[in-house]
Amino acid sequence: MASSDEDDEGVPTLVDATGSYVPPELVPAPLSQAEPSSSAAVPVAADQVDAKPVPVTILTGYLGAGKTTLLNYLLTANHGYKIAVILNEFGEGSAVEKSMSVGTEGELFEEWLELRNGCLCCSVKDVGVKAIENLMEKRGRFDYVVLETTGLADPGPIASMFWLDDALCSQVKLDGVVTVMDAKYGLQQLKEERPAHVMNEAVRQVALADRILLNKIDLVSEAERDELRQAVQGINGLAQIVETSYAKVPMDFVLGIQAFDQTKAEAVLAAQQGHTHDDATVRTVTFEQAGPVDERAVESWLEQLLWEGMLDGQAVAGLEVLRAKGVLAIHGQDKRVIFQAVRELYDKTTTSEWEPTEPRITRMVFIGRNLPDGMAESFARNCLHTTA
Ligand SMILES: Nc1nc2c(ncn2[C@@H]2O[C@H](COP(=O)(O)OP(=O)(O)OP(=O)(O)O)[C@@H](O)[C@H]2O)c(=O)[nH]1
Repeated sequence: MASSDEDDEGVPTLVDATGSYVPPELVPAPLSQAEPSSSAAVPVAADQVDAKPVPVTILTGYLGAGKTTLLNYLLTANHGYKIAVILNEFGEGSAVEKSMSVGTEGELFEEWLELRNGCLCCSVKDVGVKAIENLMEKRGRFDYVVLETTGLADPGPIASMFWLDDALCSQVKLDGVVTVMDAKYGLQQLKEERPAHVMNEAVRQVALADRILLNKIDLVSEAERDELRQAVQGINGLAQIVETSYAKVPMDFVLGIQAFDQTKAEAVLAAQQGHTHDDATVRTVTFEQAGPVDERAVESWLEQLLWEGMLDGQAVAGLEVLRAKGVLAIHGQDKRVIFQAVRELYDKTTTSEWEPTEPRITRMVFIGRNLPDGMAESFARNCLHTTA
């Protein structure tokens, strides 16, 4: 979870629908910020003292979109980073699999391959936080971990899991969700019909992404490319998009993106255009509200929406929020409060101060299925601070 250098800033509060609330006082200070111990009795390993959590990128994408191509590129490009790529199962005949020698390294890692540049590729059954921490205990720390969610149509639960653990001061933290799309078949995949109440996997992967690669751009015309780009932006108005051939992408587009860093979220939100797409079941809804809002009212409005699928006390059929971000201008608070949500889990963090003359504006972005009309009006009715 994001935390800043100032003492009173960046204290994370985590809540989820099951009531698993992590009070700030129970969130231990990161190792790098811990008070030096007055007693020299307990020696601390040098690499533990400054250990910042290792960023974990969740990589997703439809079958054949180019995930393995991207992984091979990341593992072998001349970048000087130590990257661990973790596959939770091997796709049959994948390039990584073909290039992989079988090793015996503990029970969790059925197969692994250490590359000459220090990068590592391995397969685990359990892709949880503990598995990655165990891997680092055995093989040393990494600069980045990339987790390929092969076979998992829905990257949401795994993203939530890493995000939650982040608040508990784990050795790893969620960096962002990267989705690779096939530029040739992407549009078709987004439009594939599913039975009622089943979300199309390709749409879900786009909705949850922080960064999207429109890969195989060499195979499509400009018109096809533009059509796909528009469809993708219609679903997710927050993600940054890049067009690639053979997944050749600048490293910093996919690694170390800090999508869950609240101060970065602020910049992304500031760049948002207010727009609503009405033509898709999964869409992005963005709105702004001038004037301070009441914190408790916002929480209860959000909880109704995220946890109960309700707006103004009314159930909304099929409502599912996949991702949300916002900057809140809270009444009585001199600093911006940033909130983020991945499905029903949400987090609020106090960040930078509002300038004295700056208008206090709340900005909200929701990506989800069956988001109702009237969210902005409902938010204003329920959350705006009134003196009465
Ligand atoms: N023309 C073209 N082919 C590509 C590009 N990127 C990948 N491919 C090819 O597309 C095929 C699928 O790529 P992979 O990287 O294996 O895709 P994947 O997403 O890992 O596939 P699964 O493991 O089946 O989910 C391979 O034959 C790649 O060589 C590209 O930009 N252009």
